[in-house]
Amino acid sequence: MTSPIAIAIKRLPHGAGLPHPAYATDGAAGMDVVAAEDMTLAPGQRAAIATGFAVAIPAGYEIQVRPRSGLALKFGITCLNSPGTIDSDYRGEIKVILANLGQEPFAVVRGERIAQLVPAPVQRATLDEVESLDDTARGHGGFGSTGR
Ligand SMILES: O=c1ccn([C@H]2C[C@H](O)[C@@H](COP(=O)(O)OP(=O)(O)OP(=O)(O)O)O2)c(=O)[nH]1
Repeated sequence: MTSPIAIAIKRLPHGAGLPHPAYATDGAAGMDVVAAEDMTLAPGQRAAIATGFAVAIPAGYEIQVRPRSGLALKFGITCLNSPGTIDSDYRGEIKVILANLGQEPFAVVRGERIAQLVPAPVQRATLDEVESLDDTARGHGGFGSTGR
């Protein structure tokens, strides 16, 4: 495991008193993040859930917002845009876009863990336009071309 990067965090007024995102175990890849508001999601409903904080990620890094597997399996709750991308130049409140893919209403409760945040290095690219691309065995095959 590489040494942790330092990310500045600013608590917003409606997030006062809530715990910062934190690793649940020594080996956890993601910091669990808690909701800063109550909201009930009907089946099929989606919403951007407040977290009550903002961050300044060092240049060259992002934070990925990922679902929690327990909520996904037990209740059908996922991050609709998974993995959500937090850009290093974003200074607004982090929000978690939850969707209820389950059959029952799901109550998001302030202070409960709703997702996890995974910091990651960013690899940028340049696009260099060419007349033709190099040949490969796959060619244009895709979308199930190798079988089910
Ligand atoms: O799950 C998410 C995804 C994004 N964001 C914030 C941080 C991110 O830096 C910003 C923009 O996200 P993204 O680039 O995914 O959104 P967009 O639809 O392309 O909007 P924009 O035009 O604002 O970039 O929104 C969140 O708080 N939670």
